[in-house]
Amino acid sequence: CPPPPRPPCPLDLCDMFPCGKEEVDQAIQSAHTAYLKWSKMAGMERARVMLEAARIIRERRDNIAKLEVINNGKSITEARVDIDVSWQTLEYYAGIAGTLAGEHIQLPGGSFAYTRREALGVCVGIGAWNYPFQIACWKSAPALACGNAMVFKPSPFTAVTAVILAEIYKEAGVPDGLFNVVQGGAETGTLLCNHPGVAKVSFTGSVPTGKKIMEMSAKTVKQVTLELGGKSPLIIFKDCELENAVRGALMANFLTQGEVCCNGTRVYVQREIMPVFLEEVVKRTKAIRIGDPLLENTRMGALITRQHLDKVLGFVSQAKKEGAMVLCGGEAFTPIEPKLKGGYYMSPCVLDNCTDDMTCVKEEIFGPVMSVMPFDTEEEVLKRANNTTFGLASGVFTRDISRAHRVAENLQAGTCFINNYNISPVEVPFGGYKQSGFGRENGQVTIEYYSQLKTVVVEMGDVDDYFNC
Ligand SMILES: NC(=O)c1ccc[n+]([C@@H]2O[C@H](COP(=O)([O-])OP(=O)(O)OC[C@H]3O[C@@H](n4cnc5c(N)ncnc54)[C@H](O)[C@@H]3O)[C@@H](O)[C@H]2O)c1
Ligand SMILES: C[N+](C)(C)CCCC=O
Repeated sequence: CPPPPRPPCPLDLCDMFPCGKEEVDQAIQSAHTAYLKWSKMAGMERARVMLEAARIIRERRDNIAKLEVINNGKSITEARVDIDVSWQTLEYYAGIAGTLAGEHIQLPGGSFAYTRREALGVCVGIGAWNYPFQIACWKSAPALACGNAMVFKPSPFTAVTAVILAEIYKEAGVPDGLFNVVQGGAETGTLLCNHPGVAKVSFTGSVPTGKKIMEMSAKTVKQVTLELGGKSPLIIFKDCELENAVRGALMANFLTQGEVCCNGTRVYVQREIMPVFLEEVVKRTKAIRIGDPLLENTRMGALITRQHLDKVLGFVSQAKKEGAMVLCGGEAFTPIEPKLKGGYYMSPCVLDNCTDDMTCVKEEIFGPVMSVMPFDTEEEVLKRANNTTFGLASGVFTRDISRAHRVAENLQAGTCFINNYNISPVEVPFGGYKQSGFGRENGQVTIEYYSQLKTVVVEMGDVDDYFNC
């Protein structure tokens, strides 16, 4: 039922109504019909359609990026990167679609077996609000390449751009219903995860919701991919190239207003370089241009909601109470432009004097707050870095090549960045260890998470007369 009418708000993009059982059933039914057709097409035929969708996204890049800014609040320069990554994802998996193949296994007497890589059926994608269009592409591109259909539910905070993607897929020639978008929050998500017609759920979001998704999916043994939260360590050794380490620390903390799952928010700096590191990092953080995210020179836009802004500011207050020192930022920010008043802006924050037991060091803040801590030895910092239930990403800055690879090997995380941070091209698998989830997105390996292997055994001789000897 549509909610009762309310006065229009100038900031609203549109009204979306949550889908109930009837709409969810329809979406899954029509996706199933489309899947029956799509999965029988040759990989090369699917690739052609996906390449056309990639072409359309590329052509409309600036418009989609602008919509994503209004959708999410991130800066236009970042949104353009997200859209570029999105069409690249479609191109990459289109390339793989035509190469999907099984194995031939020779058996005695001329018999043989072969394997077929087959689609799963209707897959559900459930997205978070920080990378709305990109998440929809990271999930749908490998799903469609393998011959599946997808019903995608974006976060209700960023409902718009997944619909644009659905329109583009349709325009590119996918069968009707192959990529359906359903709107809504937890209730709609629950209907999707409990639905017996769904073969797989790929989820991006918080750890608590991920656990619920897994529980619901268990009832009908659906396959699950979980891309969850993090509290990743970034380790900066005294032999690093300092300029790069400082830039890396900013990349690790302040993209998309700090609302990034893999952010390296626990910054461990070797004691000898702490003063010079802090001086540089604070200087650069203070210089970040906050404001209208549609302007070319803005580097930090608005957080997702008032409630989330208050939560992030609450983490800063708590950090101060627990003994951390605010070196810069951590306050609500009001841009000068009158039209931006009431926006959910805050100044990016660097916290010093942090210890491993503080709330700001243990919990995912999902905002522009960097916690900095000193360390002395490699052994010590590895132990501290791994002392978390999360395991999404990690980073190390050093000029010592042996140390870099040794640290990468010993960090318990799905990704380790050496001498950079938050670089994730589509060719490279992305996903978590520990409670940051399982399964992977991007890279060739993701094909395994959107397909199943059938073995066909072929007898070329006679069947043994085993029971009549
Ligand atoms: N690992 C990754 O790739 C990745 C990427 C982006 C965000 N994240 C994580 O996402 C979190 C922030 O996103 P969020 O606030 O949207 O997360 P969230 O868990 O609140 O919501 C994520 C999605 O799940 C839906 N949902 C909520 N309850 C549900 C339920 N009971 N059943 C089914 N669906 C339900 C929401 O409507 C939304 O679409 C952070 O923890 C962040 O680290 C992870
Ligand atoms: C593209 N990044 C920056 C690696 C973010 C991936 C998605 C996590 O929130």
